[in-house]
Amino acid sequence: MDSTLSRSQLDARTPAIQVVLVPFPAQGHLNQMLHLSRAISARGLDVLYVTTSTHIQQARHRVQGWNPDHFAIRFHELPMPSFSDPQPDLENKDHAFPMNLIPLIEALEDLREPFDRLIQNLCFSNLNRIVIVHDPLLRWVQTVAAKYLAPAYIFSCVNTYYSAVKEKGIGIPECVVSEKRCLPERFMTWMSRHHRAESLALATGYLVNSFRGLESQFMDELQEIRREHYGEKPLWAVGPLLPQSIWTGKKGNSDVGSCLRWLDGQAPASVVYVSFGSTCSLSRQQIQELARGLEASQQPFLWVVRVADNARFTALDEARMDWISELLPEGYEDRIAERGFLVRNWAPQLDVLSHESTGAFVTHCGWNSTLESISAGVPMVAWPQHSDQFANSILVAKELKVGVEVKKWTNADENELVTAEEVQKAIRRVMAEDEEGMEMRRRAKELRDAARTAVAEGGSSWNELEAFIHHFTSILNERNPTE
Ligand SMILES: O=c1ccn([C@@H]2O[C@H](COP(=O)(O)OP(=O)(O)O[C@H]3O[C@H](CO)[C@@H](O)[C@H](O)[C@H]3O)[C@@H](O)[C@H]2O)c(=O)[nH]1
Repeated sequence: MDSTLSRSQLDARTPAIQVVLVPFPAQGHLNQMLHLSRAISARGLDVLYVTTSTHIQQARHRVQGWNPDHFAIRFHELPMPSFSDPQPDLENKDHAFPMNLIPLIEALEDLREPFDRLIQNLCFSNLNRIVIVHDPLLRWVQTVAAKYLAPAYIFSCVNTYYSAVKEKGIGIPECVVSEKRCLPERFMTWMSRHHRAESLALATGYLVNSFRGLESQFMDELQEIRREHYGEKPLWAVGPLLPQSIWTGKKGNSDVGSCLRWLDGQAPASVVYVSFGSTCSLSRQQIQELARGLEASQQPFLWVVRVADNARFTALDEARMDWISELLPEGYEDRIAERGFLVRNWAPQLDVLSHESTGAFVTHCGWNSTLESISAGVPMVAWPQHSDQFANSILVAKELKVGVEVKKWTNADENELVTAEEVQKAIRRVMAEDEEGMEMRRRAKELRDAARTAVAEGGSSWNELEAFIHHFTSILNERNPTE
């Protein structure tokens, strides 16, 4: 078949292609894969988002800025594997890493059989015109894809800076002492059993939720490293995968909660937003230091005080909400009532970041939060907890210069607290009207504009998504659809 024909010409002559997306079942990954589903489905392709019913519900429930029902995205439920579901360790004694999610992670291979049956059926109904996009942590998806000769692409939910540093095998600069904290041994053992390298080798190509204007140099480096190890494969940067509301500031589909109304009453760029994503629970002592630091900063603040998700998303019951209140210093809520706003469950983060009153973000530097803050043009106080977050904080503060680190981790003990004074100092720096503060804000706006341009029609990420679609369309069209 002539692969130089346009996509619409080819599609008119052949059965529809089914794009199957398989996320890793944790918020920071479910979310990105759902945004990718939207981007692909907006190009007129049939999309099937596949994970357990609990995780589908949660991803749909938490999505901000658009409605999955308005897109041609179908959802396929896999049976929930059986595993113990401990609550997060609220005292966070040994690791910031969400150890409570490990039983789910270890049970994920049980999804392989039902997934295999699904792909077998789809191959039959779509005449093998199936393409699979999956999280690199789900190695078994590659095995199933290989069995049915489906092109399978890895979609990485972390940035290329972190991947390049990791795959070069040199550890994370300046955070090497914290490696233990980044990824605990039990998780590393699981990773090595699941042959991440083999997965990269088998993949048809790689997608990353980032954009050239942000980390082009690291994308080239990563491609070079992978070329050496796994041969020539394309890498497309298709991000930031976010709804338009992040740039327009128009409210997404989150109900206009009271925290947004509170933000409406604050001065432009005056509020410090504080959130540690979905997988971190700070210790009691750490919460108290943070509370004092925010109070001492004299800045208005909006703080999401919550416990981390557990695997089935049942951690936020009333008892735990009360527990949070007990954590705060005596009389705290009365003292800060004029200036501070506490959210106890889940904030509409995209709306908060794109609100004109938000001036800075104290963040754990999960890749979603980092990319969302960059896209909204909000400078950061980088306060990493585990995994890629230490690398991301270096990217933010040293490479991109759109934030400051809350403290130096190089010589810090693994469980060392960030003091109230360190919190206060970092906030002062990022909000300051001095040369450093103004330069950070200028860079943040510059990157926000670059992000917006990248995803607009004709921008680098727009074009790379087109190139990705063309890649698998050509592979499938070159095959005899009846073979
Ligand atoms: O009150 C809240 C809290 C979080 N979020 C959203 O939840 C997501 C959180 O994602 P992220 O910032 O990446 O943090 P984690 O949930 O901790 O993400 C995990 O997954 C990421 C992607 O692999 C990694 O970069 C992180 O290190 C890992 O902890 C973001 O989209 C936020 O907008 C809200 O909307 N409201």
